[in-house]
Amino acid sequence: MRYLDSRARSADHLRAALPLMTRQRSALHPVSYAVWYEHVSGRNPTLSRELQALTEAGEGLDEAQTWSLYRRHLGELDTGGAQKLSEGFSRVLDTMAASAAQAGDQTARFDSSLSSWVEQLLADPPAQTQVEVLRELLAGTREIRAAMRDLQRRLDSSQGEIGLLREEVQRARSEALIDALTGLANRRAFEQRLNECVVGGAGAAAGAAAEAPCLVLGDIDFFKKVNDSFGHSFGDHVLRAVAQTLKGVAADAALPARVGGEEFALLMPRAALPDAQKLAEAMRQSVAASRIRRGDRLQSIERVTISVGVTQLAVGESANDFFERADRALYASKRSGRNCVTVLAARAA
Ligand SMILES: Nc1nc2c(ncn2[C@@H]2O[C@H](COP(=O)(O)OP(=O)(O)OP(=O)(O)O)[C@@H](O)[C@H]2O)c(=O)[nH]1
Repeated sequence: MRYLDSRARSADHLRAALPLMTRQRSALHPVSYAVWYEHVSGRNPTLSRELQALTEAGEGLDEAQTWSLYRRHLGELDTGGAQKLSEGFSRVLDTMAASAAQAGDQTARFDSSLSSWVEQLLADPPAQTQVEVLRELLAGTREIRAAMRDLQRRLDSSQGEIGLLREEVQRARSEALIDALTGLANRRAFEQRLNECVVGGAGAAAGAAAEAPCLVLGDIDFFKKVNDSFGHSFGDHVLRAVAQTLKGVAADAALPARVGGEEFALLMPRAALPDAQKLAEAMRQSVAASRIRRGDRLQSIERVTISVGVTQLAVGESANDFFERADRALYASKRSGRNCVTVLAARAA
């Protein structure tokens, strides 16, 4: 087990890591946490040196760099381990919140006891011989009460800080399933959903009219040319625009996901193959009809098109075989000249 830090120390690392991650615009997910945690813990100087070199130019640490650091320096910690680390952070936050709340309650109780003692003394003056002692006691009490108010203020602000950290961890959890560039489900979320669909649809009847999970895969045509001609950031803009189009086409019928660089999927949990083909055709046409503008220029670029493959889950088939057939259908569309849809039924595969 690699992470044996005490809760107090983990909390310190967490406090140090999150603001750095936010400043470097790092995606908040378990792998990214693991890299930054390792860095702030100071136990991996080689990783820290590389990370500092990468972020020196102020460009932030992108996803590919994060994964590369993770693979090369933390390879033995699998994503399950990283997930546990992120869950551990959550537990640390819970403990910190509970301790701060308890300390706050105790402080408030002691403060109110002091107040009532002072009031009693003032209401019922003691014998002359004790007056000097009591004056000193009262002066000391005032100091203690001021210190307690200060402590209470600091506890309140720690509670606020803990609340913010907790929100960040929550956000990290949901971002682990969302593609940062397009806002669609990412490959991980897609694979989870695909496996659920395959398990749920395992007993589905075969045949074109029967309903079973269907998969539509689309890949932007000649995307390298878009990047080469107009730059990588315009390429990103195109990916976001295609993702928006897919969201509109999918509506409630399918889960839209980004499953690769310029590869997208629409996963239909239950559909007849001809209906999936219709959705695929709608997706192809919508992308081909869209016009993507460059910055403030009014002219649109060459139109963007996608090649599409469609298939339906066969009885007893694995998620892997299902996905691979959709991929074969997609590449048949590429071979047929692109900007078209190919349907590959399980029987014909
Ligand atoms: N801008 C941008 N480009 C990306 C991203 N991910 C992958 N790419 C680029 O996508 C391009 C894919 O190129 P290829 O696989 O050669 O395919 P293609 O040019 O689309 O050609 P066909 O698929 O055969 O039609 C490569 O240039 C990658 O660098 C990304 O997140 N942003």
